[in-house]
Amino acid sequence: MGFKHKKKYGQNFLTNAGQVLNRIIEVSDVNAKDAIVEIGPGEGALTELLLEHGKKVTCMEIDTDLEKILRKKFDTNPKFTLLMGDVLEVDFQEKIGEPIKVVANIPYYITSPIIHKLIENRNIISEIYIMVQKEVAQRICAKSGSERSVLTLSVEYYGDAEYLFTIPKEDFTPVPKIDSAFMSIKLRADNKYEKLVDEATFFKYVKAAFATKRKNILNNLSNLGFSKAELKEKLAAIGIEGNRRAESITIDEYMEVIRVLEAK
Ligand SMILES: C[S@@+](CC[C@H](N)C(=O)[O-])C[C@H]1O[C@@H](n2cnc3c(N)ncnc32)[C@H](O)[C@@H]1O
Repeated sequence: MGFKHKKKYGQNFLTNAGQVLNRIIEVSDVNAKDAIVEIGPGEGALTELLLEHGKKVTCMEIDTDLEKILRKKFDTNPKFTLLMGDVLEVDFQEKIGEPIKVVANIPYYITSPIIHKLIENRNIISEIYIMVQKEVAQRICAKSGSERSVLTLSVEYYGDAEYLFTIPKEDFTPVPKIDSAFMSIKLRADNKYEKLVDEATFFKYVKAAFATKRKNILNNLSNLGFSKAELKEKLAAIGIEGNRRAESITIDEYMEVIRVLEAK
């Protein structure tokens, strides 16, 4: 009997229709120098290619029913390590502890927690290549327009996100309701935004700016305790109209907004 897919673990496995697995290897530039982490190997369709092209592959899988299948396929390969358990509970520093690239078709029900966990471990992760829901990839990678959100900026603060390609839902088994996309996040080696504004201050302003979608930046930022007159004057000084919406403001402009508003 074949494997019974579990909805609760977001199990939609790639069938490699349209050669999607080869495209993943190609765009992620998986090569003999790469130590790779794969979150959610499933039955190992992508794992097989990662092992072929990479230096070593550490897989993290929660479903104990998949352990036997994965071990049977790959345990004799010295490049392969399997960590059974919840990826969100894994201590990357202790279990991995060396520079890695993440390449994975992740479980979508925990997309944001996974991205945040990977960003938290940016001292050992330089590049993240993941498959996510198409709409989520569009939001994270949006350079302008109404798709931009707190999520977009919370990734942009740490790295450059890029939408790589779309994968139709028919390329999975079972076939899900939505299409997917493969995207990358290249984490900033220079920490340029972290050096300008610390994390807590950045998120305080960005969350305030997006607090009420239909309100403009002047009204939203006034919730931080600034008078509208003061805001208008300080925003004008850096060439930002108070009637702009949060999603139209670039991260570099946020840096400027925060600089003038934090100045004593
Ligand atoms: C979308 S499937 C991808 C499977 C495989 N990589 C493929 O592309 O065919 C997601 C995988 O993540 C696993 N998974 C779900 N929740 C997890 C968690 N919290 N920690 C680790 N793995 C998890 C699922 O069991 C499943 O194998």
